[in-house]
Amino acid sequence: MSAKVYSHAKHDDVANAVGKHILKIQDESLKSSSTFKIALSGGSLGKVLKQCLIDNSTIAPNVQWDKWEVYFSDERLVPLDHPDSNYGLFNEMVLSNLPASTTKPKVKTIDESLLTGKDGQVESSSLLKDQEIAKSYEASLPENAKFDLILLGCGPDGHTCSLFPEHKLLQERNEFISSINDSPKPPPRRITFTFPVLERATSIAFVAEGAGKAPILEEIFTNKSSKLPSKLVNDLDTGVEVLWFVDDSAIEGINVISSKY
Ligand SMILES: O=C(O)[C@H](O)[C@@H](O)[C@H](O)[C@H](O)COP(=O)(O)O
Repeated sequence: MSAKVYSHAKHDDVANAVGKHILKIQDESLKSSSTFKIALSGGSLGKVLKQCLIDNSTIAPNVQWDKWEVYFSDERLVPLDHPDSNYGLFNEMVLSNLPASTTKPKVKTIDESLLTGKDGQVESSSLLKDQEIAKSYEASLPENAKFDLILLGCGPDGHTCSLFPEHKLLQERNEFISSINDSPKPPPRRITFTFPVLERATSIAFVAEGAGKAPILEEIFTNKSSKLPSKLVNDLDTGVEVLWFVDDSAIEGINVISSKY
């Protein structure tokens, strides 16, 4: 299945399109299930989510928060209130801005208690500890690790989740959640979805904006033999729908067919 690209000139229109897609998948999922299972990434996605799910007066009232189960496609192994935490970002941008009367979604975070030693201090990197955190997160995943929607970012090196170019985790087939302690992007200790989770999803949507993304998007969309992690997601042939929500500057000069959402 080939990836579809939706491009808009303005950031507001990109955020609006992302919001419309989230609602579409939410509504479709809730026809056959009592919960909507969504996974989020960090980075600039936090701002987009605030804009579409909180500030957008057409979309916000239609979000069925009480039926959402929120996971993170990757998470940094830091306390949940640390500035590097992807949960922390979602909490700051979205959860803390929900009206008090709203039933909060179920949010699956890393087990923070596994991060700290007996003295309550965050322990320095320990492979076994990180694997334990990954195992515990894996145990909290939906049945068969099946997500309705996974929202991803694409780093300037083509990484997505915490799956980095040429890293051995790209080949991981036995774990749904793996730990990584040599992330080239700080912080080094993280956990991440692996390809088996991405393959099982109903829909995957990348959000990538700004001229800074153009060189890597050019490689992803025009170099058929590229093995960049984001390109490998585009190449998935398991029936998962892969969409890209971009602004015009991110695909300027690139030979890729795009439309408005
Ligand atoms: O935890 C992380 O490192 C992020 O989840 C990461 O995978 C992010 O999605 C990309 O780096 C794109 O980030 P931007 O959207 O900020 O460019």
